[in-house]
Amino acid sequence: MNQEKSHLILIGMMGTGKTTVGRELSKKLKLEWKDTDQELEARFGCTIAEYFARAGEAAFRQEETRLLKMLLNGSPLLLTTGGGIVLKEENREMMREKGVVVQLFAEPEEIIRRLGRAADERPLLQGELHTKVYAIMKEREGLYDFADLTVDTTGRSVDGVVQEIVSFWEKAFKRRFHRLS
Ligand SMILES: Nc1ncnc2c1ncn2[C@@H]1O[C@H](COP(=O)(O)OP(=O)(O)O)[C@@H](O)[C@H]1O
Ligand SMILES: O=C(O)C1=C[C@@H](OP(=O)(O)O)[C@@H](O)[C@H](O)C1
Ligand SMILES: [Mg+2]
Repeated sequence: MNQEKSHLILIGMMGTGKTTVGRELSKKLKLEWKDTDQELEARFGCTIAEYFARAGEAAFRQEETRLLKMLLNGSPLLLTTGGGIVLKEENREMMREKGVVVQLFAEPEEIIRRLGRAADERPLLQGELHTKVYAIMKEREGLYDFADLTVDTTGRSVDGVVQEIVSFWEKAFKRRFHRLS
């Protein structure tokens, strides 16, 4: 493994559990946790939904890329991202180069069930949730597939997903350690 790959990065469609898994994972790993949406909300001084309404998606994507670049050039992180971060080739390249990337996946019906209550917080899911989830998943087909590991979270507990990622990260770490020693 490349020495530069110092971050553990979670990507995946909205509702696959990146933020929730990240919070639990950070308790098990000796890595500082940051979530791009939480960082952006602190910078914007408002929620992601309010920022979309005020400045639009293009401005949000610009800020998201700027933040990603800054975070990946800093000290090692557990980084959970917003689902649309893979839309830009530039972002995908940066993540591939600078981190071990884990994709969380869930079947669309499970995402719809999970996001039923929280869809309001996601500006791209306004309107008919079912139609939007299927359309966005189709638009993004293949864009998450550069990940080093994909975890299907459908029907699984948060703890189970966390455990699988811990094992994978520890193995990746051991391989790197052996290569350096
Ligand atoms: N493995 C899981 N099983 C059931 N519900 C989950 C799981 N992971 C996350 N959730 C729930 O799904 C919703 C969305 O999770 P969240 O972490 O915000 O996803 P993301 O950051 O990928 O959009 C939350 O209500 C969360 O509690
Ligand atoms: O998929 C997307 O385009 C988005 C996902 C959201 O994050 P989560 O994936 O954490 O829900 C948030 O960044 C924004 O609403 C846009
Ligand atoms: Mg999130």
